[in-house]
Amino acid sequence: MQTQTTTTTSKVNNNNQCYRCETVAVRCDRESKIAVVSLNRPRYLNAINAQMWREIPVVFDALSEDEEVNAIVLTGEGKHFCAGIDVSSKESLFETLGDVENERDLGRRNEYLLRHIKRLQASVSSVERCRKPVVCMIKGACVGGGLDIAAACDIRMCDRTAFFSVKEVELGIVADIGSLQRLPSIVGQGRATELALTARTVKSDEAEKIGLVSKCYSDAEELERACVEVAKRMASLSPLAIQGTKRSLLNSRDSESVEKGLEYVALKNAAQLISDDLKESMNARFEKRKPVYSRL
Ligand SMILES: CC/C=C\C=C\CC(=O)SCCNC(=O)CCNC(=O)[C@H](O)C(C)(C)COP(=O)(O)OP(=O)(O)OC[C@H]1O[C@@H](n2cnc3c(N)ncnc32)[C@H](O)[C@@H]1OP(=O)(O)O
Repeated sequence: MQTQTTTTTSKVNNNNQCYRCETVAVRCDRESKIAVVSLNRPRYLNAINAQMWREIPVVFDALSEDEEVNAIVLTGEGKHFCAGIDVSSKESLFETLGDVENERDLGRRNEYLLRHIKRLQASVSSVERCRKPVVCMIKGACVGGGLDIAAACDIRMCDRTAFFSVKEVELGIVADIGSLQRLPSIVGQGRATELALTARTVKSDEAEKIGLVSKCYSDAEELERACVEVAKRMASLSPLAIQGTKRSLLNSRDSESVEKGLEYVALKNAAQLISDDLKESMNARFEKRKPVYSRL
């Protein structure tokens, strides 16, 4: 079912498509008990628009409860995994960042933004919260919000075309939907700091070397084969043991610290997300020039 403001999935069963959404496609292999979830806006390199933010948690919450699915492969339709938030226009960007214009005073704007950021965080966290293990299959761009999503998966694998960037500082904002909280336990605090403060691009071979992905494959076919194989292997094991292992690993990672970190950055961005720096970075992007920021 598709609507503009709310999203539900309806379970269908044609061509192995098991849930129907506009921006996220889901195919299920009932025999091997795996689902392949694809971010599905290839025309925009799977950039995340408002509809996709809403549909991601609907799909992952549904798969979390689906007794016929034991493991999930998450990928992007086309050549790229995900080019981050939709920056195709200022309107789409502000739709994602939250339209505070209707709020009458600063307090209400900030409170609105806080709730809005938490909704976006919850969308990404639905991947991590899902009771089934998720393998992220990455080709091409995995930047900004795309890397946030990849970091919320349990296992990441890529092919040689993949590249990664914690891009948010280039947009003049603090990454606030999970990269800063999840990457340190994946690549280490030092590397996460360097990547987040520079927004530099990491190519696939380096991604493998620093542990951002478990393995880099030579092409898309090999990558797909490997991801499906890993998902099938996990799907064939005890669902109870797999679910318990996933939760225990996340619990031992930091128990509450991702939650606390997300709370902190949501408060921080509710106060400073809408800034001249963000406007300037967007203006510069559309005017094809370097941004000029005023002093702190
Ligand atoms: C509260 C805040 C919550 C979340 C915040 C998240 C922050 C971020 O996600 S920051 C990152 C934002 N994303 C970007 O800055 C990436 C922009 N894109 C690129 O840099 C490049 O497209 C590329 C990923 C390096 C790939 O380059 P290339 O292979 O040369 O493709 P293009 O010709 O550039 O793109 C093809 C087509 O896709 C459109 N597109 C690309 N990225 C986006 C995007 N993020 N949003 C919307 N549309 C995108 C691009 O404009 C092209 O469209 P045309 O109409 O054909 O021009």
